[in-house]
Amino acid sequence: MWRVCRSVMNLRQARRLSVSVAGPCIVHKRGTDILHDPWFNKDTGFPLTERDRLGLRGLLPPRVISFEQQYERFMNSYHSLEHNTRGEPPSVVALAKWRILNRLHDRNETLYYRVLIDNIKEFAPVIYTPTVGLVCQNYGGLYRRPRGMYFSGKDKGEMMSMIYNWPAKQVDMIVITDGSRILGLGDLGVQGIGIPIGKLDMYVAAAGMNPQRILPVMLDVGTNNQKLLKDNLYLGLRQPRLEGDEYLSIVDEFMEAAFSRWPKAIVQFEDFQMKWAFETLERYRKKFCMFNDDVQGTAGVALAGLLGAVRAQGRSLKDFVNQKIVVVGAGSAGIGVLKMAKQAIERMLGNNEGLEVNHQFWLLDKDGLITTERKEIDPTAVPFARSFGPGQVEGLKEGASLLEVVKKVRPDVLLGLSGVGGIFNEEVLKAMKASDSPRPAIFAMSNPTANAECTPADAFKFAGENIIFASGSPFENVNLGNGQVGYVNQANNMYLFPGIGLGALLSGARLISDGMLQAAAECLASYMTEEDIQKGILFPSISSIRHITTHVGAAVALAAVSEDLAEGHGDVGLRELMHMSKEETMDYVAHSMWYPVYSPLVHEK
Ligand SMILES: NC(=O)c1ccc[n+]([C@@H]2O[C@H](COP(=O)([O-])OP(=O)(O)OC[C@H]3O[C@@H](n4cnc5c(N)ncnc54)[C@H](O)[C@@H]3O)[C@@H](O)[C@H]2O)c1
Ligand SMILES: O=C(O)C[C@H](O)C(=O)O
Ligand SMILES: [Mg+2]
Repeated sequence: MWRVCRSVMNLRQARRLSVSVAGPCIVHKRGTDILHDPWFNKDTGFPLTERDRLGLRGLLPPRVISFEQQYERFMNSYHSLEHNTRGEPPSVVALAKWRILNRLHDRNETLYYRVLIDNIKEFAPVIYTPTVGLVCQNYGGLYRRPRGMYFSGKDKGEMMSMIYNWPAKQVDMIVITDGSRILGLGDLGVQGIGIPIGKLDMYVAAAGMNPQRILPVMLDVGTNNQKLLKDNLYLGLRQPRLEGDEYLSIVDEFMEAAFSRWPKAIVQFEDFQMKWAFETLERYRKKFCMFNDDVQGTAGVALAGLLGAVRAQGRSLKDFVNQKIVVVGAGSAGIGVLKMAKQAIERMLGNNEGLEVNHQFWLLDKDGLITTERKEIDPTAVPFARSFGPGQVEGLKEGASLLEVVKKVRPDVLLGLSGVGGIFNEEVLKAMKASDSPRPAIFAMSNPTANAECTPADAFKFAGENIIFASGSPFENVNLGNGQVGYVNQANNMYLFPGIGLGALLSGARLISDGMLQAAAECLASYMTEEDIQKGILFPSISSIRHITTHVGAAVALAAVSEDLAEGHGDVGLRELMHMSKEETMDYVAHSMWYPVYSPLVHEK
C-alpha cells in the first residue's frame, strides 16, 4: 500500500483496492519546492493538515478548494477562452488552447491528467495531432520550461552520467525522436520534442502509464532545416545533421545509457526519417525492448482498418487476400503497412511457399508507381515494386501517375501515407468511384490536418456516399443530407501504441516481437461490432481509448507470455502471468492503470 501512488499495483492489491483510492505518497521536499513540483502540487487543494505537515501554511490562500471545484474552474476558463477567441484564425485559437493546457501540465499534473482523461475527445486534438504539429513549428516562441531530456551530438561520452540527471528513480516508457520527420512537416530539429511529449500524454491518458515514470527524449543531432539553422533563437544545435556512423554512435550511446539505468524500460522511436527509422529498428529490436511507432504501430492500425473495410464490403476476412490496395507514400509508414499486410496474407494463405502475395499491392512515391524498372530503388521498397509478369495490370509503366494507377487498377483501397495534402484530388477521387469494390475504402492517413491526402467532404462528394473513409487527423463526420452520415474514422496509431507499450511493460517483455504486434492489430480489428462495421465505423471512438488499450495491452501481454518473451513485472512474476486466463490478464491490465487522484503526501527526509 505504501507508495502505491508511485508504483503500478500488483494484482492482489488491485483487486483489494478501488482505483480511486490512493495510498500515501512519499515526498522528499517541503514548502514552495512542493508547490513548484507539478508531480506533487495540489495548488489550493492542499488540506490544512497537509499544509501544516509540509510547511505550506501561509504560502497559499486560506480557503481549501476541492478537486472537483478546481476541475470545474479549469474547464470554465478553458471554455471561456473558446468563447473569447471566437472569430480568431484557427491557428491562434489552437495555440491558445494548447497554452492553457500546457500551463496546467507545468503546474499540477494530477489535475491536468484528470481533465485530459475525462475529456479526451475534446483535448486529444490539442495535445496530440493536429495541434502538436503547430506547437512543434512554433516551439521556440512557445518554450517556457523544459520537459523531458535532451541529448545532443555534443554530449558524446557523457550520456551514461547525464541519464542520472533525470529525477525519477524508475522510468517505464521513453518516447524518443531526432526531429527529422515530424508528422508531414519535415525536419523540425529540436522543436520536434513536442511529439514525444504528446505521445506520452496519450500513454498516460490511454494506457494509464504513471506520469512520474515517463520520459520524453530529444536526440539533437543537428538539423537540415535551413530556416531553423539561420534562426538566432533556435534552441537546438545549429549544425547540419550528423550522418552515418557518427549518427548511429549517438543513438547507440543513448540506448546503452537508458537501458543501463532502467533495464525494464520500453523505448518507442517516433518520427525518425525513413532511413534511420528502419536502420535503428533492425539494429535494436533484438537487443532492447523497443519498437518504431511509425513503422509498426501505424501498420497495425492500418491493417485493422483494411480488415474492417473487407468486412464492411460484406465479404469474409479471407477475402483480404484478393483486395487491390494502392499505397501512396513509400516511406517508413507506407512500407510498414505493406510489410504487415503481406504477413497477414501469408498467414491467411497458410504460408504456402511460392505463393505470390504481392500481386494486389501498388506502391507509389514522389516519382510515381514503383516498378522493378526503377533505377536506384530503395531496398525497403524492392519487395513491393511491380513487375510486368503474368497477373500484372497491363499498361502501367514505371513512374505512372496516381491518377493512371487508380484508373487502371480500380482498387478496393486507396491509402495515403505521403504527407502531401490534397494529393487525392477531385479526379483521383472520381476515379475511385469506378473502383471494383462495392464499398471503396479511402484512407487519407497523413498528418496533420492540412497534410491529409483529401478531406472527408471531398471524398464522399467525389468518390461516392458508400465509401469507407479514414483520416490520420480528426475530422467531423460528413452530413450527406436526408439524415445520412458519412462516417469519418481516425486511423491513427494512437489506437495501438499505448497498448503495445503497456502490454510489453506489464508482461516484462524482453523484446517486442512481430507476434506481439500482430496480436495488437488483430485485437483492434476484432473490437468493432458487425453493426458498426456495416455503418462504415472501423475504429472505436477515442472516448473509449482506455477500454481499447486494456484489450490491446492484454493481447500483447498474452502474446509475450506465449512466445516466452515475458519475464514478469514488479510483484507479478512470470509464473503468475502464465496462470492468468485472458479475463484475468485484462483485469490485471485494467487495474494496473494509473488514475489521477490526490494522494496524501508524507514528508520523508
Ligand atoms: N495516421 C497515422 O497513424 C500515421 C502514422 C505514421 C505516419 N503518418 C503520416 O504519414 C506521412 C508519411 O510518413 P512517413 O514516416 O512514411 O514519411 P516518409 O518521409 O518516410 O515517407 C514519405 C513518402 O511519401 C512519398 N511522397 C512524397 N511526395 C509524394 C507524392 N507527391 N506522391 C506520392 N508519394 C509521395 C515520398 O517519396 C516517401 O516515399 C506523414 O504525414 C505522417 O504524419 C500517419
Ligand atoms: O503522431 C501522429 O498523430 C501519428 C503518427 O505517428 C505520425 O507521425 O503522423
Ligand atoms: Mg509519428
